[in-house]
Amino acid sequence: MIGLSTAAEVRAAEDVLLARTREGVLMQRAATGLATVCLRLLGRAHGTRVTALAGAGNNGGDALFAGAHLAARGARVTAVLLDPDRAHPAGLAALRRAGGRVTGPEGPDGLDRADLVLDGVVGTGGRGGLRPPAARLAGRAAAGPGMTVAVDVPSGVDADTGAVAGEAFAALHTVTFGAVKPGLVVGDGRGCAGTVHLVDIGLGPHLAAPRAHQLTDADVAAHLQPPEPGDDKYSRGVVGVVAGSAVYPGAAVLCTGAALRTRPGLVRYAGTAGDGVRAAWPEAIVTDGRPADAGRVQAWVAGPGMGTDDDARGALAEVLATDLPVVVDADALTMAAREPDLVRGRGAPTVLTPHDREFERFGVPVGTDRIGAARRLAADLGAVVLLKGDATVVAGPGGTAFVNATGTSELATAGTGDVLAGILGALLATGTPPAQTAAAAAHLHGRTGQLAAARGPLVASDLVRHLPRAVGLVRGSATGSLRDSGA
Ligand SMILES: NC(=O)C1=CN([C@@H]2O[C@H](COP(=O)(O)OP(=O)(O)OC[C@H]3O[C@@H](n4cnc5c(N)ncnc54)[C@H](O)[C@@H]3O)[C@@H](O)[C@H]2O)[C@@H](O)CC1
Ligand SMILES: [K+]
Repeated sequence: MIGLSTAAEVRAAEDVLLARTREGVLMQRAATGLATVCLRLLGRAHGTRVTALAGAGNNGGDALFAGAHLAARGARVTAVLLDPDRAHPAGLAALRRAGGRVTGPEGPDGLDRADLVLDGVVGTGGRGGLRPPAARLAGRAAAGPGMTVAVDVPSGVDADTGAVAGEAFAALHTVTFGAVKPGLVVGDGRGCAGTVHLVDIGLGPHLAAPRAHQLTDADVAAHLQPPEPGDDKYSRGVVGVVAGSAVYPGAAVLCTGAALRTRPGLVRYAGTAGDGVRAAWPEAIVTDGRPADAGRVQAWVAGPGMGTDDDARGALAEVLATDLPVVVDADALTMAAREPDLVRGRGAPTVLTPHDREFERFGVPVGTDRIGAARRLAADLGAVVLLKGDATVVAGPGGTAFVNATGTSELATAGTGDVLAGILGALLATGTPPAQTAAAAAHLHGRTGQLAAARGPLVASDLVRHLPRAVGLVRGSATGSLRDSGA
């Protein structure tokens, strides 16, 4: 698991360490790590042109010291000081000693010929979007030929939420210190950060236990264990699906198929799309009656394509009245938003899976702090909230959160949510903790999307077909044949 630490958590750990180390040691660790990553990305230093944008705080200090390292190895470094009178004195002196050139915000910045642009305008001390001179330089950097590398956080991005209020630096890479900040992997910040590289500056033992995480393949593999010799179809977790309708059987077919393909134990289907499900998945046990007629299950998935009429409402109320985990998706979210007490009173885990518009039906728009929004709704309803998006966020009612690191924009197509609901039901039926289980489902769904998209545009049923291979790849997470998107 990759811990995500807020700016305040990082600062608190830094304060402890600063008191125990010689002055400047931490910044040297950060700047050396930054220069090392830059050298690796550039392939060589000698003869390259580097522009370092340096603000007045410690973030600018990091950029100046890293610029000095690169200059000492033969790079032609120009430091652009946003606020020349307040530039980090030791960093500036080091850069000058190493032969770097220095200019002001309006000076010859070299951005139109740079091989590398370092963004050290502002880091965790930043507030709001970039101010005019920095915004103009960030725009020139984005339009220029240089590889853009953000120092700690892309300037203009809120390190905790990923919110961008105005202009921000668009980085191809971000070299971050001590811990990955949530704003690098969620919201608009994710798009500004590019590939995230973590540099260890020794904060680990002093960091508070993070309340937000990213799962890795290895973490998710624990949710996808193969059956053991003593297992039978019941012991692997029986999933119940309440989805689809006679007119729209597709959602039921996708959801049932995804559950079967994730963990092929037993899937029971109850609803009015039984004929379609029977035709597509002879492995499923189908009833045309109520959920109670389906037989025993260990978790329910309710919602995809089921409609919102009285019968649908009755079926939803029936599964929510059980003491089993329930996934509330799609039409079930619409009904739960009308009657949140159906969810609030539950003792067993409930996982809600809204996208932004469905989320808004619960009364508050998502806004720019996606982790915060998911946490608030989760606490209000006493449920797990899986907020779908470019980087899906999962929050538990106690505040624990996960940000998904897998996926592809090819997943933005009809029916992929029905597949996620089926995956989630299959994983929840094993009784693992619901928030992490929901995060594992999002991770697997994203991996499956990446696998399917490798062949070109995908449709939701491609995901169902690719699920067994994705499960296999995540289980044997040493294969490394899938690329991470995000950190
Ligand atoms: N505290 C430490 O020991 C360490 C700090 N490190 C670096 O220090 C950074 C934090 O440094 P600081 O607390 O000095 O703060 P920053 O350097 O992040 O920002 C402070 C400066 O940015 C300006 N600023 C704020 N918002 C702005 C905006 N929207 N547009 C333009 N300028 C803006 C402020 O006026 C101030 O001059 C980290 O991100 C990291 O890069 C690292 O060197 C590791 C060690
Ligand atoms: K920065």
